[in-house]
Amino acid sequence: MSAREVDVVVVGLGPGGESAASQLARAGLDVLAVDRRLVGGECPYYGCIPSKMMVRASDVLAEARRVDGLAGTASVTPDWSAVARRIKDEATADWDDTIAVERLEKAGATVVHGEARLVGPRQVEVAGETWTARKGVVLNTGTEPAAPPVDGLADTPYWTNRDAVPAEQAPASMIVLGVGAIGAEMAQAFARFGTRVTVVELFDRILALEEPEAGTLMGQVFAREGIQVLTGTQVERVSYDDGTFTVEAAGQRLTADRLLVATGRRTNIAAIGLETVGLDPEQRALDTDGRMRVTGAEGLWAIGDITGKGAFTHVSMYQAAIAVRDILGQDGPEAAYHAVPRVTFTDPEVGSVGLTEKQARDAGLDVQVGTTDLSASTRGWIARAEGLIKVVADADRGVLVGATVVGPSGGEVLSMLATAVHAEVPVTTLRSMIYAYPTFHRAVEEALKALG
Ligand SMILES: Cc1cc2nc3c(=O)[nH]c(=O)nc-3n(C[C@H](O)[C@H](O)[C@H](O)COP(=O)(O)OP(=O)(O)OC[C@H]3O[C@@H](n4cnc5c(N)ncnc54)[C@H](O)[C@@H]3O)c2cc1C
Ligand SMILES: NC(=O)c1ccc[n+]([C@@H]2O[C@H](COP(=O)([O-])OP(=O)(O)OC[C@H]3O[C@@H](n4cnc5c(N)ncnc54)[C@H](O)[C@@H]3O)[C@@H](O)[C@H]2O)c1
Repeated sequence: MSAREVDVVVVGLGPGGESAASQLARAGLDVLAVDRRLVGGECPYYGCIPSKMMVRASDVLAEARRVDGLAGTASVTPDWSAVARRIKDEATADWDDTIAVERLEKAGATVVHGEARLVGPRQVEVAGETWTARKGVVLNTGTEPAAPPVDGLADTPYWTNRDAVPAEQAPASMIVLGVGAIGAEMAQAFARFGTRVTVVELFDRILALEEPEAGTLMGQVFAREGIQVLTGTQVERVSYDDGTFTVEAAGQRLTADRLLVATGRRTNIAAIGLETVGLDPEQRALDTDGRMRVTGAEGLWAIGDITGKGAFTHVSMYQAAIAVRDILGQDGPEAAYHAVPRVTFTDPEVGSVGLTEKQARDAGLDVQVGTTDLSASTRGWIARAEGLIKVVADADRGVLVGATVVGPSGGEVLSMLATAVHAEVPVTTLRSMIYAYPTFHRAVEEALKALG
């Protein structure tokens, strides 16, 4: 075993790790960048990008089906092979990371494919070699799909996002277990391509992390689109026989050709050698300070899903920029998470930022909320759109601490509310703005008027 030295080792090349390795190498540092799978991580190959290609295609179908009654008639024949082809050719290059590797090498980094492990402070072992990192190690090892401990489930060929994304056909029927962001986006996309979908959620509504109004509305939308929605439902047993899954839940026996498990993720930190740098390998997420340094270890930064600050690509990239600045000795604002935006790309989209009403109340704030029905706005009525805007204010400080937009392009409408929460714009200032007529975002003014 030989020993080699670089300035920085980046372990795991999700969106944040890839970006950090590239920025550090371009700044002239000697960087070793390691991934055991594909450079770029979950987002481009099995996550954000291919799933949004599914969503985009299914939205086009839904829009075509809206021609009737608004613009004449249209007949639509869904064909999943167009989606599968786009994902294979355009999104993932057939799950090949050659271009990403070359991009990183061109930036000046050394790229190694292999399982990396910490073997001591500033020391990483990969592919039989030990590397010493003069400045330190950046961890960005991300997450894997997590399956619940349901009787029989592990013995079945259930799908996770990693199987659904490369699917060449839309199955005739599918049960989706867990309706967070992954379950909701995929359930609606497949259903719009003709798959008979049943969703089973443990919590008493879908999109449980969002405002109750958002989950309730999306449950109604799903039901209207023909998706069977079972909430507050505990799955007792799963079996698979002759191409059919059987899910036993709350006295019912559900059957389908496919079972998609979308019940959350687990972090990849148990086996990366945390104990060799004095950290507990059993922890679920790594505690980091405002500069992304891991608490309790020298020369160690963590970014992305493993920090537990929001499992989103934009959080991973945001943290990467902060870690890079710190490693390069540059000044800049520390990490702050009071205005993390998140968008579930269902139709209507569910965009939110900051605290929900419950989180704000639990935090002991003097809470005011304002809600408005988007379909009652001029643009909503014209578009025959449904949705809502809800704002959550801290009355003591006179600022918004959270907001939710459900509606067409809800994630885009959210942007002004994300600015308001991030910059703590006084509610009085937001109320004195001019909102263009007739836009969806004009409904923000109504939600602000309703604050009380
Ligand atoms: C279906 C789906 C849809 C999503 N849609 C969105 C979306 O629309 N918007 C959004 O913001 N987020 C979305 N996400 C979440 C997003 O994909 C992640 O938050 C994002 O990938 C950031 O993750 P990360 O940077 O922590 O690392 P990851 O992307 O998880 O990558 C971690 C990398 O580390 C590597 N690795 C792990 N252990 C080791 C080791 N020991 N040695 C070497 N390499 C290792 C892995 O191979 C992997 O490549 C989605 C996720 C899924 C599953
Ligand atoms: N648009 C986006 O930004 C986007 C899209 C997809 C995923 N993601 C990220 O990926 C992460 C993982 O997504 P996810 O949807 O897998 O997780 P999630 O944590 O968002 O949702 C999991 C859901 O499964 C439910 N559940 C758990 N155990 C269950 C059981 N035994 N039976 C039925 N339901 C059960 C939970 O109550 C929860 O509603 C998210 O945290 C999100 O940040 C983001």
